[in-house]
Amino acid sequence: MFCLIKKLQLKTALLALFFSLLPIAISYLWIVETSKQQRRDAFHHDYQITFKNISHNLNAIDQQFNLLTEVSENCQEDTLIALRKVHFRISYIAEMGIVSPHGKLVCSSWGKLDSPIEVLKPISSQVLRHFGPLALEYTKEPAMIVAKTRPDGSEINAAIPLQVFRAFIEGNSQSGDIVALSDSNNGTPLFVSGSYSLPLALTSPLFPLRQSKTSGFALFDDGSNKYFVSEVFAALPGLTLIASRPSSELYKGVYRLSLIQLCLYCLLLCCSMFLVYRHRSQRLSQRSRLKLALKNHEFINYYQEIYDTRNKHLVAVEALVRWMHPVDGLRYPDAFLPDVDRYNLQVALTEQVISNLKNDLHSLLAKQPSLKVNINITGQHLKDASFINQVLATHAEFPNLCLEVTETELVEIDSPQVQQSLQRLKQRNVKLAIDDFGTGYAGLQYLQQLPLDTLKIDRSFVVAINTDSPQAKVLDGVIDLALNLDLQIVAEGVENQQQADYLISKGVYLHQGWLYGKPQAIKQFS
Ligand SMILES: Nc1nc2c(ncn2[C@@H]2O[C@H](COP(=O)(O)O[C@H]3[C@@H](O)[C@H](n4cnc5c(=O)[nH]c(N)nc54)O[C@@H]3COP(=O)(O)O)[C@@H](O)[C@H]2O)c(=O)[nH]1
Repeated sequence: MFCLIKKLQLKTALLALFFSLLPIAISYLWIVETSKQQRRDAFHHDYQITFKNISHNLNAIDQQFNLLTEVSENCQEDTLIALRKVHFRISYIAEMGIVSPHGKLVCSSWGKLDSPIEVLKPISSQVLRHFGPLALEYTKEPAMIVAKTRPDGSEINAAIPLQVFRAFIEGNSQSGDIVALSDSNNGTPLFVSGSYSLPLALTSPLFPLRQSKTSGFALFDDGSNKYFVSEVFAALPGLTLIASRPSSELYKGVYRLSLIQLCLYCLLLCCSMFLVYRHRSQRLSQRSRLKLALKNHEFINYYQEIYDTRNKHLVAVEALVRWMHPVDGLRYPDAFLPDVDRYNLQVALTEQVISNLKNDLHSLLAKQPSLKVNINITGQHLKDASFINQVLATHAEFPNLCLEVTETELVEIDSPQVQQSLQRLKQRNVKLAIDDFGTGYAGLQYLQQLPLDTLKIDRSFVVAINTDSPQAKVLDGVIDLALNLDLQIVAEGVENQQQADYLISKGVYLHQGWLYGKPQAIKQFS
């Protein structure tokens, strides 16, 4: 990450980082909130399964009760058969009963009661109601009574063992959950799974619960904060299903999970920032990219040493430009010089090379005070009067500046601008070298017309030394020519001792090449 930021322009990276902090914070909160909502939804889902299950059974009981509205309360055989049919249809009903309008339990699905039992008088209501829990006469099992008043004022009821409700409820709850069947009016639990505790402070009014579904957080009387859901059964409005889960259980692991998601998100963000940056820089035209690189001073100088082999003294260096690309790293001239030429940015580039040189000069001269420095120029530079002014100003400060003009680049030597520039340079005694000599067609013409001091033999001739290549024979001719014209000769691209020995035997003493050192940044140049 650090490397990446270092590579990207620092300003852009910092800005991007700053502006991504806000979305990161928002997304963290969003992730946490979404995860919490998912947990609540899952809890609601479990609750709904239980609720629907009980609702379904209450509806079934209600329907069966409706079938018994016409059945006589005399507990004759037809009444008993009708009661027992319901009993068998709904297998978990422990007992069916009929209560007379005067409040006497007169008939049971088990048989006629010899002496009717005194119970509550049926109230006039068309919906189901409940009583209990109470212990059943025959089985002594705790059961809840579900009852309905018939149009004739008598009541039909069914006893449902609490065990049945336990089976309904416990299938869909987790340990730590509390599920209770409570009285809708006052919250009194009729049946509880888990250790029930009453809600003390509520986010919404809980009782009476008749109207609607309620959910939210509440402080319960066991001191813990719990999420609860409650809903009244439509078929039995006096009964409510309440379920609650402690917040600590409900949101367990949410923050850790969100943190992992956030880290992944940050990683994704960094990758996309990087891709966007890359895409943006690739989208820019090569011209804009080069201009931006010039503006951002992304071009740096490397220096390659030139040695006098007679005394092994360092006499000069050649400044070779490199592009320190913010994403791709170090780029070599071959990768960008063709575009620099195409978009007429040669002069601007060399101005940066000169500016770099001025900054590096102190370190260079510390190594060798009389060091000469060669910089590369093209015909285009010689047509630009303001560039020549800059060269002359630099030369005034540093007289050991030498300009290397490549033979293949100087095509318009006869143009008045080029001639004028050459004249001005000569007057001020600025040294001029012809680079890559022998690679073009105009070598001899340049030798005649240019005020040259140095001829640099191209690497292709040096490579040919000790080979059968025709270049090897041309090399001797080039050396003779230069010596006859009294020019200083520098051999480029000297890579091994055989080449060096051969050149020395021919009177070429100034050598540049990997045998002596590769181009290096100013930091390594000591
Ligand atoms: N107009 C400008 N042209 C420039 C500038 N800086 C460089 N250049 C030209 O780019 C060409 C490639 O340069 P570079 O990749 O830096 O290669 C130079 C040396 O690294 C390489 N060299 C030197 N010694 C050896 C060697 O022993 N073996 C080997 N295989 N390569 C070697 O040669 C290049 C130096 O060439 P020259 O300039 O002809 O002396 C190249 O044409 C540069 O001129 C710039 O600022 N402006």
